[in-house]
This record gives sequence, C-alpha cells and structure tokens, in this order.
Amino acid sequence: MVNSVQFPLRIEAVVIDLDGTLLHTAPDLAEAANRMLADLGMPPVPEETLKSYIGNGVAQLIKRTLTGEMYGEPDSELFARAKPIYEKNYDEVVSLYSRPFPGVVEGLQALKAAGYHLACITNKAARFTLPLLKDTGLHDYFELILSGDTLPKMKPDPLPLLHAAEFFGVAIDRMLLIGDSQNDAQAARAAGCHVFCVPYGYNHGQDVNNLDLDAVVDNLVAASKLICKA
Ligand SMILES: O=C(O)COP(=O)(O)O
Ligand SMILES: [Mg+2]
Repeated sequence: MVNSVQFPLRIEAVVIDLDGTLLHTAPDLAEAANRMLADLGMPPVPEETLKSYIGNGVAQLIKRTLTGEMYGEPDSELFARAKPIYEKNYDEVVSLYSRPFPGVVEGLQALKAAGYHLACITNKAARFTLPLLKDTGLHDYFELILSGDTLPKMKPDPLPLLHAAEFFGVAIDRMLLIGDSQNDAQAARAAGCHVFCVPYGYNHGQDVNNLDLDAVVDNLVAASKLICKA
C-alpha cells in the first residue's frame, strides 16, 4: 500500500538495505547454508526456499534452514553446532556469486553526486557485511555502515534508522530508507522516516506492493528521481 506523499520528497540522507536491495546475495547464502547442511549430514534446501528465509539476520537464517519453518526453534545443541559451521562456510563464499542488482551502481553514483548522506543498514553480521561491500566495490559510497550486530537491535526495530539520522544530524523525516522487505518498511514506519522498496529483492516470498510504503521503485536510479536535496 503506497500512501499519499508529495514528490519529490525533500531528503538529506539516504540509507540503503544490503541483501535484496544493493546485492543479489541469495546464491552465496544458499551455498553456505547447503555446505552447512552437508557438513551436518542433512539434505540441501533449494535456493528459492532459502531466499524466503533471508532478512532477519544470520541466526534466524540458520534456524529456518535447520527447521524448515520461519519461526521454528531447532534443538539448542544442534544450533550451537551448526552456527560456527555456517559462519565458516559463509566466510568462504561471501562474495563468490554476489553482485549488485541492475541500477545499483548508477543509482549510488547519482545519489552521491546529488550530495545526500549515504549509509548502508543491514541485518547481516558485520564480519560478512564489510568484506562483501569491499569485494563488490560498494563500500566507499557509504559514510556509515550499520550491520545486524553493530547496535543492540536490528530491523524491524527503528534503532538503526534513528542512530543513522542522529549520526548525520538530520531530522528523521528528511531521511529515506530504500529496502526490499517488510523488515525495512516496519523499521522505517516505526522510526518515522520515508521508505521505498524495490520489487526484485527478498520479502519472504511476499509482494512488496502490500507493504506500507511511500513508493515501490524499479531500482535505485528510479528512487533518486523521486527525491530532491532538502
Ligand atoms: O538478514 C540478513 O542477514 C540481511 O538482511 P538485510 O540486508 O536485507 O537487512
Ligand atoms: Mg533486504
């Protein structure tokens, strides 16, 4: 559901989600999950299934992979054994296949040239976020990078967004989040900032048009055309 706001939005800071928005990471996440399952002597999961598990951080991704349920709780001993195995495997394949989505580099260039403050806000753990952004050439676009374990809370909690607005010294209603999932929409609404979603990401298999957003945009270039420097 897109509510009625006046475009172009007057914006000073743009904060952008990583998985499913900046980078197509599902192949590497699926590769790490299936290597973990193989190490545990368990059958693999299809990439499409794994894609529906992405968005709530690494612990949730592992639990969903082990149980086959969105909010299942695996045996605690199995989870304790599986987590380091997953992390070792994801360290090895973190940027094997991951690539920027179409329009991401051009969009970041346009946003940077327009003078917006730029941050990346992701639920991915920092040990994976930083090498991935460096390996894909996106790291230096951002003045601030908040990972899932940088602060005490991750999206859909508003804390990372409120932290970014304070870091940039901008009013929360002069900040825009561009994401791909309900975690982004909910975090933005709770924080009070604007939010666009792209349709090509990972929203647990759900249509982003059903989310409470200010716009659904084809890509980051289209997003840059709906805002102006406040
Ligand atoms: O759940 C994750 O690890 C990543 O999620 P995000 O980059 O879409 O916030
Ligand atoms: Mg995402």
